[in-house]
Amino acid sequence: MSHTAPTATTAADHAFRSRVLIGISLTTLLLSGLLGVSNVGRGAAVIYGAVQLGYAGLSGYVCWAAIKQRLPNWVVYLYALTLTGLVLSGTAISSIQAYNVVWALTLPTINYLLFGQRIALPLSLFAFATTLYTLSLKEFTFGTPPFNNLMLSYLLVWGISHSYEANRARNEQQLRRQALTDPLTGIGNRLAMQQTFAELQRAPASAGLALLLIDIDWFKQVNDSFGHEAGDTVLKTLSRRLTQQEPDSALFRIGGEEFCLFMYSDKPATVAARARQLCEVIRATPITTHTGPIPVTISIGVTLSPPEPTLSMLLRDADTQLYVAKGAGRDQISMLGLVETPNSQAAAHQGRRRAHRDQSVSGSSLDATATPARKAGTG
Ligand SMILES: Nc1nc2c(ncn2[C@@H]2O[C@H](COP(=O)(O)OP(=O)(O)OP(=O)(O)O)[C@@H](O)[C@H]2O)c(=O)[nH]1
Repeated sequence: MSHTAPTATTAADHAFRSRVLIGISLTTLLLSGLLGVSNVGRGAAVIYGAVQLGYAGLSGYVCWAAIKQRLPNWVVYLYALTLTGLVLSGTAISSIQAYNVVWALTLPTINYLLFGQRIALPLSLFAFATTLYTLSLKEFTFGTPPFNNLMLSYLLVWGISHSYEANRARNEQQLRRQALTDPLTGIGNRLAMQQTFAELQRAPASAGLALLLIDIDWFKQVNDSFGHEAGDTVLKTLSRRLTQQEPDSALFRIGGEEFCLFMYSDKPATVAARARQLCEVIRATPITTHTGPIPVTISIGVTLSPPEPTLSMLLRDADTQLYVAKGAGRDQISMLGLVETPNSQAAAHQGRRRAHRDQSVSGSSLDATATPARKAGTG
């Protein structure tokens, strides 16, 4: 598991490019194959025809490997660069009247579809410059109408491809953000949590993960007593405070008043201490709303990730612990499998006493028991 929460953009973008690649490679397989057979069959440009047949073979491999999702990145670059080479060499070896150079017009579009702006821009510039150079060798002089028309149409196709891809990428980012964000609090939603977890599992560097299920206590009463708008303010402020308190963790709102926090640690005592701290931070300051300050507490169910976790397994375990914390009186954490050391108990005890003089610590073990941070019935 990695320490930072990754975004899901990379995987989605990769899937999009893969689908595009399958379509393009299938097309170049057919066209290159047809042209190769024709050139070899007519005996007109046998070597070039053989190269085209070779490119049809490469296209077939790329298509197959993309479908099987076993395509190394370098093969995609090889495929695009070979196409550029094929187009340019076709222009170089044939008579200018054959107009092989018009194939160069396809290159910017293919580059942008396959690679996006960052890579397609230099590739298209390279194709543009080398096409100009190849034409100059054939005395296709600058300023003549055919030269101007060709170059201007290349620039037009390039400009359109760039603009289209830039807007497509922006749109995709915006839609992705909307799909993954909880509109009320601005933090990630359940889908974002699922995608983050999937990315974490794919990440090679691994560290421990603790999953905290955080639920506001007696939230229905907040709504009933202070109104839905005040309830919304509580949700927003609470998510902001949790994020501020745990800036390196990933927080998601996964239900009405339920949040999930990915804490990147596998040390039970650390996780428990930080979870308790969250309870204390939320309890310490009532949330300001238009109806006045509202005291709020939270209950937290904590689970530490086993070696091969699934998200549903972690959520189920954390939910069981949350249930324990709620049942034990709320405003506390519950975590399976943690036996607290005398030191951590003492520290926790002192912390609670500072915040609430009337508090007492119960339980020498967190083994399926809750550690109250405050007496029941608060909020
Ligand atoms: N204001 C507001 N309320 C919401 C939103 N989503 C869910 N709720 C409310 O959250 C409340 C959840 O109440 P319950 O599930 O009964 O839980 P609770 O009152 O917090 O009780 P415990 O969890 O047992 O402590 C319901 O009243 C929902 O209407 C929201 O987006 N805004």
